Amino acid sequence: MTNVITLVPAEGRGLQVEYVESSDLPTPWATFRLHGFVDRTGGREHLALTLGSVADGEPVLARVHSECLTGDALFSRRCDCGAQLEAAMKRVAAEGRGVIVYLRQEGRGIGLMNKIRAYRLQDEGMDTVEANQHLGFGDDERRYDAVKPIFEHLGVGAVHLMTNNPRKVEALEALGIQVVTRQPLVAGANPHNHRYLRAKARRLGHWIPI
Ligand SMILES: Nc1nc2c(ncn2[C@@H]2O[C@H](COP(=O)(O)OP(=O)(O)OP(=O)(O)O)[C@@H](O)[C@H]2O)c(=O)[nH]1
Ligand SMILES: [Zn+2]
Repeated sequence: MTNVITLVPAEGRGLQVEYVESSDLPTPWATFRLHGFVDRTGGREHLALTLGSVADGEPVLARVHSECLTGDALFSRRCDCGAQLEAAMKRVAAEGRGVIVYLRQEGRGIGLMNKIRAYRLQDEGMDTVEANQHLGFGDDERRYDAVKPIFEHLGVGAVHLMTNNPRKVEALEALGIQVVTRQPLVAGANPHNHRYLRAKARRLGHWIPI
């Protein structure tokens, strides 16, 4: 029987995130706990991986990762996502304690098919921001609202956040999540993603030394 608990964030913006179930998830670096959530407002299925006692009131090493099927699962070298995910999981494993939220907002929120369209435009010379705009999207369509009820369910309050993205830090703080420190997460630079990383630094303000 599915154990469904509805989690409604304190701000109550109509967001309905349901906790579904947890299990073990052995990986090359540690055996995490895998937690499943469904955002009933958009139908998206989000995941969280935890290791150790994340509900003990102390700040938790955390990664809020946005889905990138091509980078996370298909080894794409167009971006740095897969390498960042692996680096984050290794750091949590080394620390013995932490949380990784895996948000299903592919392609900076525009979806997988539109990301392929954006890639095609980048093959023809546009940068990642121009491509999104050409397709009629904002440069970043992501939302982080689901993180708040997921963290509340897991007992996570304050975090040491692994990211290079200033907008992500701002968005989580606006939700009432205390970002105690920002931990740089620079991984996976290669000749194929040099232009992309430079565009992220210059056009989206990411703290990437490039
Ligand atoms: N639209 C679009 N999305 C992309 C592109 N390349 C990667 N993505 C998506 O961008 C998201 C990851 O965002 P990034 O900007 O790489 O990193 P971030 O999560 O904002 O920042 P970090 O926390 O530092 O990793 C994932 O959802 C990817 O699928 C692209 O060229 N176009
Ligand atoms: Zn990616």
